[in-house]
Amino acid sequence: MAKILDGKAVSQRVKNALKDETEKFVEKYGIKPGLAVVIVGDDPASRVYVNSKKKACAEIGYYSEEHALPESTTEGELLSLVEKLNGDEKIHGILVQLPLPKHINEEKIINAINPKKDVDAFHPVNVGKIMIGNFDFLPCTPAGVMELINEAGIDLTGKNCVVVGRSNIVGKPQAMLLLHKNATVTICHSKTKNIKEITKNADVLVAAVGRAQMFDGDYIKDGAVVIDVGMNRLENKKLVGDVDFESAAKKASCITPVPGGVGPMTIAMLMKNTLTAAKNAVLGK
Ligand SMILES: NC(=O)C1=CN([C@@H]2O[C@H](COP(=O)(O)OP(=O)(O)OC[C@H]3O[C@@H](n4cnc5c(N)ncnc54)[C@H](OP(=O)(O)O)[C@@H]3O)[C@@H](O)[C@H]2O)C=CC1
Ligand SMILES: Nc1nc(=O)c2c([nH]1)NC[C@@H]1CN(c3ccc(C(=O)N[C@@H](CCC(=O)O)C(=O)O)cc3)C=[N+]21
Repeated sequence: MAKILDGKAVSQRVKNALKDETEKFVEKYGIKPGLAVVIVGDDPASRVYVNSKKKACAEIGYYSEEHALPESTTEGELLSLVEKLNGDEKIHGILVQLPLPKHINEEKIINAINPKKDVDAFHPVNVGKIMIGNFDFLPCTPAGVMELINEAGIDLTGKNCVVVGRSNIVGKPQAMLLLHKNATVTICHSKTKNIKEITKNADVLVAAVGRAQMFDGDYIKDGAVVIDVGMNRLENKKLVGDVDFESAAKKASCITPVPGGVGPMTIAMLMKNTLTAAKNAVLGK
């Protein structure tokens, strides 16, 4: 049976360490790291994430603000809020929850966030820095995955890593971070032919597709490390990943559960980025 990579436990350790660091920061500079979370509309799933971000801020000792705007908010109104937060000294990190309503251009909003406050690392300046390998922030979900792999003591050098999914927020940056660790990386997507043949050769599989339980044991190589980024709500309200945990766990050496795997790590990495942003701000970086 596979070893379970416990994202809840690892994220708690990360948050505990951040709490200690934050106490020192507050003592030295007399200010708290501050995070603003902006949410437009009332998608219940988004609400859950926003609430857990708020809770994590309180736990670690950050200042946090929530801006919950109605679905009818215009692009101009959202841009004005982002501008206001860019200029607000109490705020070191800005997170605009995605997806945004269809009438708002996401790219425009992301581009408006001051890159120094872009704790999601979605701004083109930060995306470019990640590509080069010299960055302030790592995108939270891929960084959380790397932290879990690292905690498990897995060396990625020369390993065949397969990422399924190529979104700007998960798949693409994930592939880049694996590459930085000297893995041989394959990216699959909806136009990829014979996905199973590719994933069956993966020493490390990262599933980030958004298809409930797509990857069963047949997709997994014996002894593989299986990382499940997917978050899918079934009709019975149960939350499942992109991996069919029961059957994949029979083949894998290590596997992340959903819930309790990558999700909590995403929040922990957001918290880490917020402290980094606050430190850079006080140092005038
Ligand atoms: N744990 C966490 O913290 C987070 C979890 N998530 C979850 O991760 C999943 C992916 O999120 P995100 O990247 O934003 O999703 P997107 O919908 O933006 O991207 C999905 C990707 O999967 C590919 N894809 C879709 N169907 C298939 C298929 N049948 N075979 C192969 N590839 C396929 C798409 O290909 P193409 O490009 O060709 O369309 C696309 O690249 C979702 O379940 C989401 O809820 C997301 C963010 C954070
Ligand atoms: N600007 C922006 N940044 C994001 O990072 C971002 C976003 N928009 N939009 C939505 C996705 C999704 N996401 C998750 C974060 C935590 C959990 C998480 O903590 N999940 C818990 C379960 C939560 C539940 O029960 O629903 C777990 O896996 O254990 C999940 C998903 C961040 N995202």
